[in-house]
Amino acid sequence: MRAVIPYKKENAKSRLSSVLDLHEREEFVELMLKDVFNTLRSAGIENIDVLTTSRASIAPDLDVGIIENEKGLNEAINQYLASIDEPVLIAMADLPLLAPCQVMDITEKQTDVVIVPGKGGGTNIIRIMQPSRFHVKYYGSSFLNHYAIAQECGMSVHVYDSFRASTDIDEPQDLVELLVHGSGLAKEYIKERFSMRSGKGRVAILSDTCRIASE
Ligand SMILES: Nc1nc2c(ncn2[C@@H]2O[C@H](COP(=O)(O)OP(=O)(O)OP(=O)(O)O)[C@@H](O)[C@H]2O)c(=O)[nH]1
Ligand SMILES: C[C@H](OP(=O)(O)O)C(=O)O
Repeated sequence: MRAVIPYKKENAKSRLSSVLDLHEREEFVELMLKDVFNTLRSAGIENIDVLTTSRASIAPDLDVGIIENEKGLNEAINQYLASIDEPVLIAMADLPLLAPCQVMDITEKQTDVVIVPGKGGGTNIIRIMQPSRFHVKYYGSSFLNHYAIAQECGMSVHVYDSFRASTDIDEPQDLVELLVHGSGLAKEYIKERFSMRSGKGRVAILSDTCRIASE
């Protein structure tokens, strides 16, 4: 089993630009990448590749294989899958709540494909036994795309149900989940910049400049 983390640092997480500036967003995604790497390694995955738009965006001390591909997310991953002849786990770089026990659970499933849904119809993780027979179609309702692609390929599918694995950090409100449930580098970064405002409804994040991030 190997793992691949797609990663684009340049102007990352534009949907957080109302609460983090460009430099902060690029620092933040680097820390989320390290959290995801640490989780995969702690789950026993030795071979971890980062599929990135720019080699220079990867810290030299991160013990990963770096695969540079300037193409878009889908094309880059599909080229990668076509070149792999062993089971692979595709994990997005924005999953700082993911824990090793979930990764181990996912890798132990006996189906041809395991899909971990992301928020809003997305896909956070896919484990594929025969990657060269599969292709990805991210964006939009990619969970439905990936479920349908597996079925078209005649592959059995397990949909993995987990709060931690399904919480990707895309929008300001997602930072609340990181503050409440996180424990790694990305959580510390956000904790230094935001506090939580609790009331009757959902908790909101409050930035140090007093912008209410969910408004
Ligand atoms: N290799 C590669 N990875 C990408 C690319 N675009 C996004 N990613 C990665 O794919 C995963 C999911 O991306 P998104 O959630 O859309 O993240 P994003 O593009 O930084 O966020 P937004 O700008 O808010 O859409 C993250 O791990 C990103 O780092 C790309 O063009 N190439
Ligand atoms: C890449 C995309 O990520 P999202 O924008 O949903 O986080 C998806 O999961 O299809």
